[in-house]
Amino acid sequence: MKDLKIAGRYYWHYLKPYGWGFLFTAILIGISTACVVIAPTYLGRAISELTEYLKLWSNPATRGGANLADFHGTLIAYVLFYFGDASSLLIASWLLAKITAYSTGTMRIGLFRKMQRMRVQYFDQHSDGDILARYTSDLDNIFNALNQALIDVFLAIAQLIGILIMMFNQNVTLAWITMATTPVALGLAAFVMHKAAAAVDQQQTDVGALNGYINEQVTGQKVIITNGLQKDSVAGFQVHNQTVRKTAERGQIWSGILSPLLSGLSLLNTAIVIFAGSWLALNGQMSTGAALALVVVFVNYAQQYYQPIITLTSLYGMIQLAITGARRIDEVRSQPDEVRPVNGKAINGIKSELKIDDVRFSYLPGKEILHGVTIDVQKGEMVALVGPTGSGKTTVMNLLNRFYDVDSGQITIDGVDLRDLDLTQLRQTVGIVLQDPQLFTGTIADNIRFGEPTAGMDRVIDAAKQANIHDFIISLPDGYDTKVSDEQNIFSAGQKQLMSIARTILTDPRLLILDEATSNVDTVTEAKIQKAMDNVIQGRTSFVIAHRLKTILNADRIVVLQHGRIIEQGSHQELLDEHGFYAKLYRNQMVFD
Ligand SMILES: Nc1ncnc2c1ncn2[C@@H]1O[C@H](COP(=O)(O)OP(=O)(O)OP(=O)(O)O)[C@@H](O)[C@H]1O
Repeated sequence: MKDLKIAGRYYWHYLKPYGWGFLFTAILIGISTACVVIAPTYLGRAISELTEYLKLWSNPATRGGANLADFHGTLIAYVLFYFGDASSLLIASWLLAKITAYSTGTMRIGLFRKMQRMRVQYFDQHSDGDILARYTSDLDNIFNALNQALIDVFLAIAQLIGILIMMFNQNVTLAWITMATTPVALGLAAFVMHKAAAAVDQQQTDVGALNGYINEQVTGQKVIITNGLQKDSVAGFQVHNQTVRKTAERGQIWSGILSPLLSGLSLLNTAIVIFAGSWLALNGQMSTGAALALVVVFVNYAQQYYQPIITLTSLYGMIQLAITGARRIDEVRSQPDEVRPVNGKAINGIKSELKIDDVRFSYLPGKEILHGVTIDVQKGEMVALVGPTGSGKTTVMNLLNRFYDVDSGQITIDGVDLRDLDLTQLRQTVGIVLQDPQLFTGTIADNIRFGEPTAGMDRVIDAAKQANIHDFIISLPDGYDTKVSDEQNIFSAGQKQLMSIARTILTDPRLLILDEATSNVDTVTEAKIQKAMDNVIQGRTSFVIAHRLKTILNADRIVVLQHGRIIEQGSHQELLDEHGFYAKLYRNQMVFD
């Protein structure tokens, strides 16, 4: 019920602008239904006019007065009714197809825009597969329901109203008798639909888990091959596949059971109508001929009466998926946006200092990650963050760029709290080179000028030179025009890292955060990255998250984090002299190098 409310709100939001279109569609469907319901009466009239004509024509005395004009007129009207039915249905389908295409297009762009405004936290807490499924299967389910089910729902409702009007018009007693089994049908439908809804929900969850497994196994294919785990991978897949098969089967059985049940009930209903109609005829409340004619008409209605209900219930699975889809997309829509200060203070680089002051932070309530971290950085200084894995280095970086906000304490630039600064300007001030650099579809040049799409080729080349990647780029047959795409990923981790450094150099940020990624590259590339990093750091205030200590020997300050606390701080030499954690870490690494 809650899902229905959420889905109702969602569809209202996106379908509201098409109110006129829906009204017009409803009118067209009303016309079509009226044509279908009225046309048979014209057929009856045509037959009686033909009989009348034959009667006059067969008698020579009256033959002169026999004419087929009325019969022809009725036949033409009969054909026109069917033409009216077909053409109004055609226009209604065309209208609905247009509304569906436009509204789902708006839903898609709405979802995409929302993703760009959301907090990083959402992306950290949801898998890529789950986020992607909202664009693909959830929106597809909505599209299918709007495209296929909507017109059938409209038609079924109109048909039901049409039949009710005709029945009460013909005979009120028999109309009530025909409707007598409705509560049983509705009760049955409610029960089966409740079971089907639970099964469809479970099916969606299990399909999600199967997709997650496939995603994980495809991404980790190399690890699986090198460990010879192909058989285990298939076995794991079979477990998921089996679960999906079972729940899909249950879902299909419950979804499919209703239609035959209601068809059976419709037969029972017909029998009741025949019995009651005959009783009325035998009890002499009306002439036998009229009563029998009425029974025939109502047998027809009784058979038609359940058709709209059967149609509506057979569309239930599709409608249920569209409700679940709307609920899942609405979940994204209702996520809080990134907090942007109103009238945020302008920022133009760092004039004197950046201060991290007694900062406490937790990703999840009650699980504090940083416990009172304080770091002062003067303009132009290079600070290196070192520490064991999970000590909080990346977390500090996340706070500097306002991916997250501190729980207590503050981070200031020239005395102004980050939360009071204009967010767009802050992001322009901070440049980040991530450990796992991301390239986008386009050319190499497009990727380097990603942060500033209008930058000219001279600036792109200059940035690439500073990042030590120019020679490699021009050695490629298409040089800077070489295409980069997901399917055609021809670059090594080191080359990607260098392109990402070039991208950062081009935007000329005043505060730089480098998440060092020299762990899986060869020594030549490592030296190149080191040189590129030195170039990019030059003249900028910078934070370097260092894994290899020899890359940060000339840092102005080295901050050692452990379990979210600063345990040592100073220059390389000062820390060596302290003979503490850093000195030990350094000696250990030197042995390996
Ligand atoms: N999005 C998140 N939600 C919840 N906890 C998180 C999240 N990101 C990181 N953590 C937790 O915060 C702690 C610090 O993680 P962080 O990534 O800052 O460490 P790190 O020092 O950068 O580690 P590494 O050297 O391995 O990159 C870890 O215990 C980690 O499990």
